[in-house]
Amino acid sequence: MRVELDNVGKTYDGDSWAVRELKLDIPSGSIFGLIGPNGAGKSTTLRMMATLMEPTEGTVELDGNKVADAPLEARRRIGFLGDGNPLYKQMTPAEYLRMFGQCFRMPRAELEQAIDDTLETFDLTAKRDTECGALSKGMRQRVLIARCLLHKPGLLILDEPADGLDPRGRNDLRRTLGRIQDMGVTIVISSHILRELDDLCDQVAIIQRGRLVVAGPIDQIIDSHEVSRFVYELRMLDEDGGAIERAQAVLARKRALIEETGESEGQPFVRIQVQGGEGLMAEILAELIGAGVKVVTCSRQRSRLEDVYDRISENQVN
Ligand SMILES: Nc1ncnc2c1ncn2[C@@H]1O[C@H](COP(=O)(O)OP(=O)(O)OP(=O)(O)O)[C@@H](O)[C@H]1O
Repeated sequence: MRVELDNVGKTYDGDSWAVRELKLDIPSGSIFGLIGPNGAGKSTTLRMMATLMEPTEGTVELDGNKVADAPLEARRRIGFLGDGNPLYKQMTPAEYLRMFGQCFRMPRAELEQAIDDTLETFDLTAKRDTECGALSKGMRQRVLIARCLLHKPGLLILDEPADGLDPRGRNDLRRTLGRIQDMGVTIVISSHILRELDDLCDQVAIIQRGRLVVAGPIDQIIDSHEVSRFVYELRMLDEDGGAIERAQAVLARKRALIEETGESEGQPFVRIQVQGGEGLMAEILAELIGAGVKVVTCSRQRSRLEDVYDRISENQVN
């Protein structure tokens, strides 16, 4: 399901805006991350997307249909998990799913089949009759997500699903989201921690103070903000113990900023920032070799989304 937000805004008090002029185009079948600090407007945006809250201005469209025209119909095609969802500890996963299926008024036979299928999809069949209170955190989260998919929605919205998960729980979540994506469901997730999302999502949007800062595929965002910043890591042989010093002397003459020097797997390395593109890097390499520095590898280091976020935020402040 494709999701489009056109100039969406929300004010709770008629004075300040929680979200303003938000334009998003979320492709069908993608895993889309909404990133921003606390209070940026993520939950407000997700609730409007899920038809749980009406925008003060602008429109939300699902597959080209305005949700405001038929919100209940749209809601049937959406699975939504807000933050801080409780699981009833005494209920088993099967009972919990049955309760939600009944809320969606699924016919009994269809519901029982959906429960079996869903437990199977989420590797919970062996735990179907175990009380939720006795499940691991990762499993409990799988039950919560599973109940959002019982009625086979085309869009799954998860508010801060990685919050509080340990690395194992995060791996679990990544696998779960991958399976849901394979089912053709579009997934929108939020987080205030960038690192939580950059390896889970195909595309992201960063919002601050209710406004969009940047959106798109992660690689494109990184590329578009990395035009004049090239970071390289040089590894070298160090037969006489003076390789780093010789390299530093050359780099000082060139426009190269040393970010870090050190040793990795028994070889010295230096990480440098070059303000001049690949031509300058080629010149530096030639000089290093001319000065007797035995460079064995020279690799370009791509920025992470986190670096871009830091840069964008600084620019905004400046
Ligand atoms: N029900 C509400 N009534 C009044 N103001 C609200 C309400 N919900 C959110 N806000 C305000 O709207 C702004 C955006 O809040 P929102 O919860 O959407 O942000 P968020 O990015 O999800 O933050 P967090 O990560 O802390 O949940 C904040 O200033 C918040 O105080």
